Amino acid sequence: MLKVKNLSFAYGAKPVLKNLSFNIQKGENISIIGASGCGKSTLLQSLYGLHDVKGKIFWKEKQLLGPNFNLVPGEDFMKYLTQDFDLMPPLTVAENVGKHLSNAYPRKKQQRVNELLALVEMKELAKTKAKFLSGGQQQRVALARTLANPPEVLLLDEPFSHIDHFRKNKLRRNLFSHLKATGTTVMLATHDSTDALSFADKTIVMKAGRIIAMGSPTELYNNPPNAYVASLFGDVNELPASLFFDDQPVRKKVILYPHDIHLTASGRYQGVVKNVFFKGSFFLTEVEIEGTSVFVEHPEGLENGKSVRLQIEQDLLEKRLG
Ligand SMILES: Nc1ncnc2c1ncn2[C@@H]1O[C@H](COP(=O)(O)OP(=O)(O)OP(=O)(O)O)[C@@H](O)[C@H]1O
Repeated sequence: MLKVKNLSFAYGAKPVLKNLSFNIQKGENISIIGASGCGKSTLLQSLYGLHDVKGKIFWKEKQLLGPNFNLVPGEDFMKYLTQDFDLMPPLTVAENVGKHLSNAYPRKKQQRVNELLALVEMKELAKTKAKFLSGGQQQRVALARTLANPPEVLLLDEPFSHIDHFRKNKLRRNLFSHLKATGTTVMLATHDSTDALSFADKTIVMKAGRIIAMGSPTELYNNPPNAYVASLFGDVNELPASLFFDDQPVRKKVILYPHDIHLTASGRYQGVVKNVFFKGSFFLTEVEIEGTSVFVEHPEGLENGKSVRLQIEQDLLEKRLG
């Protein structure tokens, strides 16, 4: 188990991690989400031992210590994939991936390199020098190299940030099922809600150096504690409760996703279409009700200025009342 207790860290006088505590079970996939600058990368770096932190970090029974205690940061059982890929430009893709593998059994080494290149779909470029690769290709090679000697704990900082959408979806399905099958504990800092929703066992939500929520993706998505958390998963409405409840003040809010709201002829709330954005499988439709913009998913593109009626389930309104 990875245990983090009262972890704090400051860059000089600037506090960046503020008293974080959490436990992670072996083999869990944890995503860390939060606005840019909230401290996700600094948390991964601290776990890897790159900072001298306040507080304690344990993996199983072993306390993990920072650079004041370890001349060479990092632990054998842990790998950290940073946002710089750190490949050797004159070496080929295969040489980069196999760089830290033993040369004692060349055939075994070759086999392992092939396996990893297949996982990240880079077999065709095995003999290409790293200096000729695109950003996304470099990122896939760096990912494969990180897995060459399988770590017990894998820290990934935005591992798919340079990879196109089509390839990214397949790559993360392959990668995360490989990591589950090998029982690897994963902590992944990400801005991509799919990493958190579809692949994480738990999600840690950070804001300004603190953990403000932690839970399963379904818990957090269905019961977001506030609009900040909900907004990390996609578009969200934070609406004055007074729009829906006679006895609630304006300062109270209701959090609703656009798909929670339906445009139907018998809807309870009257509004006017202000803007329509095509999203592929639906139209994100901005409707104004009593001077407030509400974003709604609708299957058809409506004209601006059209009068519409909105329907929202009463139970949901009560559940999402902040
Ligand atoms: N080497 C550094 N020296 C001083 N301040 C730093 C350093 N690295 C990061 N910071 C600051 O620490 C804070 C947290 O940065 P960090 O990179 O951990 O955030 P993040 O959540 O990973 O951001 P992003 O999502 O943009 O990658 C930011 O305010 C950043 O400006």
